[in-house]
Amino acid sequence: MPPKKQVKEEKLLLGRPGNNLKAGIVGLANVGKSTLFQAITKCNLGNPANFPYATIEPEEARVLVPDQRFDWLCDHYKPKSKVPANLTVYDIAGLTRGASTGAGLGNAFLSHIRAVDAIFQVVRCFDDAEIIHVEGDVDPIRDLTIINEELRTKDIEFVEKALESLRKQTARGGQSLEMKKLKEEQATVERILQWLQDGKDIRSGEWAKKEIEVINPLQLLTAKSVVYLVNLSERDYVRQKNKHLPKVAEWVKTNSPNDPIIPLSVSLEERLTQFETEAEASEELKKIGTKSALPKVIVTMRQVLGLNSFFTTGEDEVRQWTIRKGTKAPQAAGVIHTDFEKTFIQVVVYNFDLLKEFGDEAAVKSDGKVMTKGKDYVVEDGDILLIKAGAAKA
Ligand SMILES: Nc1ncnc2c1ncn2[C@@H]1O[C@H](COP(=O)(O)OP(=O)(O)OP(=O)(O)O)[C@@H](O)[C@H]1O
Repeated sequence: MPPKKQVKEEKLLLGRPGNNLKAGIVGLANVGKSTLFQAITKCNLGNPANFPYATIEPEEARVLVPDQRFDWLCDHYKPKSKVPANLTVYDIAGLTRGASTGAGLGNAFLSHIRAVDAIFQVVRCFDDAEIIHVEGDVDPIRDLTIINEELRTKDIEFVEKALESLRKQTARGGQSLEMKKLKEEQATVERILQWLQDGKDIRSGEWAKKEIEVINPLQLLTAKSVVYLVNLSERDYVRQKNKHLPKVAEWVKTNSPNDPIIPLSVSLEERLTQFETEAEASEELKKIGTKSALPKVIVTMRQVLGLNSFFTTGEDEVRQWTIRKGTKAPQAAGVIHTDFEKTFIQVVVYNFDLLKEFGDEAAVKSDGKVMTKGKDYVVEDGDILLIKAGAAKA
């Protein structure tokens, strides 16, 4: 039976709850993951080695999120301190065919993926005879299929184990409420297993709230959002043309239609970090007639993770905060300070768009657009908040 249509107003998201979400860079060995990680984090700790498995332990970095609204606010308030939003990115070791059965770094690799909330999947589309391809030649569709199958195989194994344990429990029989719940859970897990065995990823299904409640604790690999990063040579990136690119786009459309694809050139991004100043890098981009793909890479990841921003502003500090879509005011306040969630009284709020339109806060206020809201207020992307909270209990 196919999964039920999700109810429109359903707010439950696939994945872990919370606001501190992480993205991991995943792909076969030698496709450009470490170089991308270094370019993203702009920390050039030596050249990445040109051999598979240069990355043994996952590396973590906090990446600044580019946002024109934040820049505007900083220009407007000229604060002493500017704190932009960030995204945590992990560099994960290269996956090999057979990882799900323990080949290469096998299970260690897969457990690193389990620990992240979303995946940047790097697909090699650059031809360079000097750089060894673990599978022998450049064939992105084969690579995409390998990774997909490894992740799905691991999910199947995991779901089968969960099902086995549920079957043992329901075999005891009985009519209790707890047993009824277990049986329902078992039926959902059976549907999940069938979905995976049909060759489909969990994130491509439309699941009802009750099903998502069963899916989320399983932390399945194919439930995680994916942004495909198609790694081109610098030349192909500049001309936005590559013989593999249409096939990759077609594959993604067929296999996971909602996942974004971003073409980029990891070697160009890496080269840009070598310039001493941002102005020099911009000059280079102008000369070759292109833009860096990295801002789009980060912003897209925030979108697929279902993250929103709110701001706190003033002459002392302008700060961009990160929350999950659908977060209510007290929980947003809790991101600023855990005590604020418990002692929340109300929030004074107006959206950045209004501030920009009216020019300053006083004008927004005199037009009656500044609202005072209570604990049921759902914070919108771009809201500027002033939290009113009571004193924390000692
Ligand atoms: N677009 C590109 N064009 C040409 N060379 C590239 C491109 N992207 C990456 N490379 C080169 O490919 C080599 C492998 O890259 P990198 O070490 O980042 O791969 P990796 O996926 O992290 O590998 P591993 O999983 O083994 O750690 C490096 O020499 C890098 O400079």
